[in-house]
Amino acid sequence: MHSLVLENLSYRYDGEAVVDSLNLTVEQNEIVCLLGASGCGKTTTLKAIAGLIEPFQGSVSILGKAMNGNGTFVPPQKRNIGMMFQDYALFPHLTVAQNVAFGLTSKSKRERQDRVAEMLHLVQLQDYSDRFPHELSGGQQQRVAIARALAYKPNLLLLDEPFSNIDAQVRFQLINDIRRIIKDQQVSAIFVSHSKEEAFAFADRLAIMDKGKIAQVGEPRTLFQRPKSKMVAEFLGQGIYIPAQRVNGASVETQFGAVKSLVELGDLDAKGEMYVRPQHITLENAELGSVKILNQRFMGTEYIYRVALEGQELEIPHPAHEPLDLNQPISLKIKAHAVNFFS
Ligand SMILES: Nc1ncnc2c1ncn2[C@@H]1O[C@H](COP(=O)(O)OP(=O)(O)OP(=O)(O)O)[C@@H](O)[C@H]1O
Repeated sequence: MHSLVLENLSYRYDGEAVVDSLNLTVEQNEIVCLLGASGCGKTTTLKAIAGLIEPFQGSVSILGKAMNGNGTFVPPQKRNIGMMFQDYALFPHLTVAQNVAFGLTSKSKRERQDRVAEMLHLVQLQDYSDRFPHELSGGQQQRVAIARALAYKPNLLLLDEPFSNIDAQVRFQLINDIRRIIKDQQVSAIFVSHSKEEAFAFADRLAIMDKGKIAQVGEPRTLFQRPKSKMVAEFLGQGIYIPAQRVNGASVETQFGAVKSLVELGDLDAKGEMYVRPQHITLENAELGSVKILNQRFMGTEYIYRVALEGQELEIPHPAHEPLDLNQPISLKIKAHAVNFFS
């Protein structure tokens, strides 16, 4: 049975569709990230799943049970959903242990104490149970929030930008920790983010959203290697478009020579363009080179060269121990990679 199914989900604000016939399935024990630019409808989708708003059209089902439609609407407190938001929303006047115990009202005192101890052990805060939220770091507060959200064994966990207030240096450690905790508890989760780096590190699958719809769903590597649209390719990382001709299923011809593709290019139109990312480009001094370098930046282990190509600009990293001679012509090569070709 699926953990969550969204079918034709639609929601409007002031007559304008902000979630538009959206379909998505989350499997049990799976973490799916709704990833997209600001305003594309991620939080609104999350609110519809939680039951904080009623969909204008379409349905939400959790573990096979319809949450709305045919005159029914299951309220948020009856959906058995855990929630975690960017501002932690811990109760400031309650201790860590009291915060974690908050949703466990139906349990006996002994059961509550045991579950709180278990959860604090899981998030490695067993020595902090009597502290108040203001006596904790941001990462510790977020671990209390996850312990509280998981304490009553929800069917589904919703996380809205939970890492955006966390210092960049500890963010990825916390992402790893919380992913481990969610997997350990065998809970399904929907995670909302606009950061692809966070999504890559945290989620099993990504659902890329654009203007209220899902543009593409898949594992991070698949989306990166086989984006179905330019929007998805561009969202997943900086690059430039270069005119290209498909020679066969395994290579394209460009003004910079033939480029081998590590993924099958399929039955596409012969002429089109390829989206090339900086890490697939190498620059070198060569007699017939014609690449224009706009500026360079020394970064310690590498130089970043800003180049102008086909009316676009791109920053390309290059090893610092073999700097280019900018007074000599410079040429560009494209390495074999999973080519993103668009007809
Ligand atoms: N209460 C509201 N009234 C009117 N419009 C709203 C309301 N809440 C959100 N919107 C609009 O709906 C659209 C989608 O908002 P939503 O918060 O779902 O986007 P998001 O993808 O989560 O964005 P962000 O990453 O910035 O949080 C936006 O254009 C937003 O301005």
